[in-house]
Amino acid sequence: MGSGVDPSLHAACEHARKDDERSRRREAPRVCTANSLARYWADDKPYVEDTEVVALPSFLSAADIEELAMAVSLGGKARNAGWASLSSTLQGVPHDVAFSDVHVALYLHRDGYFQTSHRELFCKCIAAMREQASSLCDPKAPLHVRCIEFHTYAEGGGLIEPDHRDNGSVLTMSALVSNPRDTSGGHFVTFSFGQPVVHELSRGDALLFSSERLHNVSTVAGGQRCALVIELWVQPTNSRDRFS
Ligand SMILES: O=C(O)CCC(=O)C(=O)O
Ligand SMILES: [Fe+2]
Repeated sequence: MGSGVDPSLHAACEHARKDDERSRRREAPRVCTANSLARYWADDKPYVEDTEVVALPSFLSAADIEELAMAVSLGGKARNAGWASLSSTLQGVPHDVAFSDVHVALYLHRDGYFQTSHRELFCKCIAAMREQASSLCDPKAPLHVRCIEFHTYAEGGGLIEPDHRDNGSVLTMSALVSNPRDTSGGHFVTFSFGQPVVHELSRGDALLFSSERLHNVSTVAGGQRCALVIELWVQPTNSRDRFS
């Protein structure tokens, strides 16, 4: 594991290193289909871990971030997954799903809310994803919204499981909404040749990547981390969660 990587990512880093070795020896599948969620070999596609992670610095403006906060508080008003042991710091955060006591997400695409009520910001996000992704997928491929999620991680939260990929999606964008000065830990991590790459993001910065690339979020050690996450896929637009 490279220096400076949170120890909570030890297992994920070990997995990434071994997976990279096996993949380069062609002993492990290198590509996922976008349709069946199955992973398979494909000689005509680049190895997904060698594809670019596109940085979009200052992608969200201060006004965009204010608008997002409104979308969460008004659009997600009173939504709560009913997770009994949810951390008290997340009790007032609108959410549809709790991944743990300290990590929740709100589906902003539910019933097309974000697409209709925040159309300009939605179009800005999708246009950037399509325009900046020419190295990641066919620019003309018809892609639809799989999910538009607002994630909140409280202290102790993270996305540390080994082999985390957004299987089934084509493009993922993660934009940092919280101010990293108010958060300790909670770094977005990808892997290059099996080694962790810690992305030092400022508020409003976004990353765009092939959804099937390995990625993690190191454990938040203090404060909260908030991020807007958008996934596009070839299947029809979802209007409920990640799967429907
Ligand atoms: O919080 C993030 O930036 C990424 C979240 C993520 O990768 C996921 O929910 O699949
Ligand atoms: Fe993910």
